[in-house]
Amino acid sequence: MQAEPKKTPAGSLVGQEYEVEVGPVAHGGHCISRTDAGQVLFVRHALPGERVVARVTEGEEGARFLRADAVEVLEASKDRIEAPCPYARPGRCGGCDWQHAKPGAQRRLKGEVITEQLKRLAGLTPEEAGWDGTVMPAEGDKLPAGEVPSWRTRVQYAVDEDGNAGLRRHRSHEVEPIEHCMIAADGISELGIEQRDWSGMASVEAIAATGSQDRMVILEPKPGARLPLVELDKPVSVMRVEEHDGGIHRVHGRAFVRERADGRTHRVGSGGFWQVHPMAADTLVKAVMQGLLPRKGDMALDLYCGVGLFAGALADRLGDKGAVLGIESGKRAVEDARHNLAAFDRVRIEQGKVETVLPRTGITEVDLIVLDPPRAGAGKKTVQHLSGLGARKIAYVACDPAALARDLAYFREGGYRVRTLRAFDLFPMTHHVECVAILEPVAKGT
Ligand SMILES: C[S@@+](CC[C@H](N)C(=O)[O-])C[C@H]1O[C@@H](n2cnc3c(N)ncnc32)[C@H](O)[C@@H]1O
Repeated sequence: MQAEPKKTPAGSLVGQEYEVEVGPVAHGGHCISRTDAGQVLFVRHALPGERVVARVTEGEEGARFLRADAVEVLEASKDRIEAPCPYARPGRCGGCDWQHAKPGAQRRLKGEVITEQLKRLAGLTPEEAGWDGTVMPAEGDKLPAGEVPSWRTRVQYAVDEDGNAGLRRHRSHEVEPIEHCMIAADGISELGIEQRDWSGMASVEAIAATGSQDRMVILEPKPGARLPLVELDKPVSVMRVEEHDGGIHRVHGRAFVRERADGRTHRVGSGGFWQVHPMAADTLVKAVMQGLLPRKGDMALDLYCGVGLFAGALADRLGDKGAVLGIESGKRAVEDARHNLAAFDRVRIEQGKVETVLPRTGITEVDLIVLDPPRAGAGKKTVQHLSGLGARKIAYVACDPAALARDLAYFREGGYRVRTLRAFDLFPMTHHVECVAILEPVAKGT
């Protein structure tokens, strides 16, 4: 079927519909398909093996890639369910990618993406990466199809012209007003953000800490707008994003939330990184420590350390003679890390970028390294530097399997091989997935 295109700019194919076979999943929450003319279609709201009507949402004649939504399913996959969330539909909320897939199928799709990235960018099979190919659900998330885990402890709402809080549409600045986000944690839903009038605000971020009752909202007023009187259904701290410097300043209550993980409490100031799934921090600490097997007296690095999650976990296990150096670029996060780890004499936190601070420390030898970089990964230069420090084991925590696979290839050039890889579904319903790779030096002569 090749319907008439809607009125759009010349050459645009937006609105054009194609009846297509849906091919494999790709990185980014869509599946791959092709038009008869050979153009590649990235189709959202589809599943591999289906036959669908795909309507183009982005792209023009002659482009190699087009983006599209499956607007009609002609032959459904056995993995398909009716998306439980009414906003997870073509053209609506862009937050969840896989609401229409059974939970087990979502994890399989994520596993296929990891497999593909490992093969393409690192030349590794799952066996060579020491991975059993599974993506594990977080504790408590194994729910029947149709039930949605409420896991998001941080939600960034956009605000529409009428003051309604909502979420952004896929690859758009447009706001989809919502009455309730199904994946939001109960601590967020209880605030009733979606039921309030947020006129004058550009965005409202809500945070519900894990292991404490701390709640925070961060308001970003539109230029010249005044802050509303914030009366929510539960006590919250209120922060404001300043128009002139983008800094986040306290309006009311504490300027941080307290997050519990690995038996310790972590102060996390506004703007500082903390894992979003309530089980994520504990799950990752456990996977990293099981992989590294720290010994008393080890010298360890925690790179991209945030507020000190892994540095604290390492310090706890290395004893009086061990030492940890954490490096983090965020100023506020460094203050929090120093506060959180004040009880450990032999932990030092340096502020700055890993790529500049680490070479300046003059460190030439360590026993263990944890690195947990942002989505872009660590990159060649940093990996080369780390490969020269003689670490017995390296734990690489990654939220982007493509950046991870690329960096694993650099590590191989530096003499390290992946010993084990584990994958966790810490972002159910979305395409995101978290991996922990444990690397060891390649034994001489192999
Ligand atoms: C994925 S978070 C990990 C934080 C911490 N490991 C945790 O689990 O809570 C990545 C952190 O790296 C920091 N960051 C980003 N780029 C950096 C760089 N080039 N050097 C040092 N830190 C960086 C961010 O501010 C953020 O805190």
